[in-house]
Amino acid sequence: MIVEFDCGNTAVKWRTADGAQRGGQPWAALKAKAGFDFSGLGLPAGLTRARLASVAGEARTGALVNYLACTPGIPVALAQVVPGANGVSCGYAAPERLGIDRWLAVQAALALVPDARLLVVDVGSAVTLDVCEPGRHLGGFIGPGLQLMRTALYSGTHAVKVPDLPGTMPLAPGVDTQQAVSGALALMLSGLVHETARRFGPVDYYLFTGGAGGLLAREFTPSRLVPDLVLDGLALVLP
Ligand SMILES: Nc1ncnc2c1ncn2[C@@H]1O[C@H](COP(=O)(O)OP(=O)(O)O)[C@@H](O)[C@H]1O
Ligand SMILES: CC(C)(COP(=O)(O)O)[C@@H](O)C(=O)NCCC(=O)O
Ligand SMILES: [K+]
Repeated sequence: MIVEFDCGNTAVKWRTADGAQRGGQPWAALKAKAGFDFSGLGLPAGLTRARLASVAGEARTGALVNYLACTPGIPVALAQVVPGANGVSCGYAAPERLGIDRWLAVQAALALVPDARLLVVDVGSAVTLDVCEPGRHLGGFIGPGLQLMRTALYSGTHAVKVPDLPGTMPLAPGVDTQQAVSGALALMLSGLVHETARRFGPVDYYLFTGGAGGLLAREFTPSRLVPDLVLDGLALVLP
């Protein structure tokens, strides 16, 4: 049984390749005193190998790879950006600098919605937008995600310290600080997607993924929310 991992800056997400079992934990929840405790991931028995994509940095990625190599004792294949793979060119001048999560989401998106100009939006720790068309990734944008924007206000102001992230788009101007911040964060993300499409479209189809992808998906048509888009790309680059 193959296990697939998407390691972001906030959380580790995993599933078995057949999609039957899945889980995830924030890195913060896996950090024990002496290092990482990956037993908290709740991986099933009977794993034979792993496919892994990580933008979480060498220390965290290396710790997970070591754990997999030692505890279930399985080989781990690490996904990398390979321009031209599956007939898809990479927009970056230095493709190895493009986040592997973005590359995998683009691969999966192009396979899911062929023959269209796509805008792939991943709303995680950061929000990333990637413009692509059949056979071609053109490039994109990176901004702070909801939690990063909230904490920027929290740490940079005296009186704008709110606990919650937006769950929906605002229906009216905010009438307290929490509503005012939540509404703005949602509008900033939505505005970024709209403005990217306006300037760099036309966009035939929007694909959303990431922890807060659901916030935006309903705002754009035609669109689809695909929570596993990064994991879906793994099998395409690491068969
Ligand atoms: N229930 C939620 N409501 C709003 N935003 C959320 C929620 N859960 C997660 N998020 C956002 O999604 C981010 C985590 O999403 P994820 O795609 O797992 O990130 P990463 O891939 O960077 O680890 C959080 O930082 C937060 O901004
Ligand atoms: C932009 C990202 C931090 C997004 O990661 P995430 O929000 O999923 O944790 C990641 O794709 C990354 O580290 N990219 C490398 C820089 C780049 O893509 O240009
Ligand atoms: K992201």
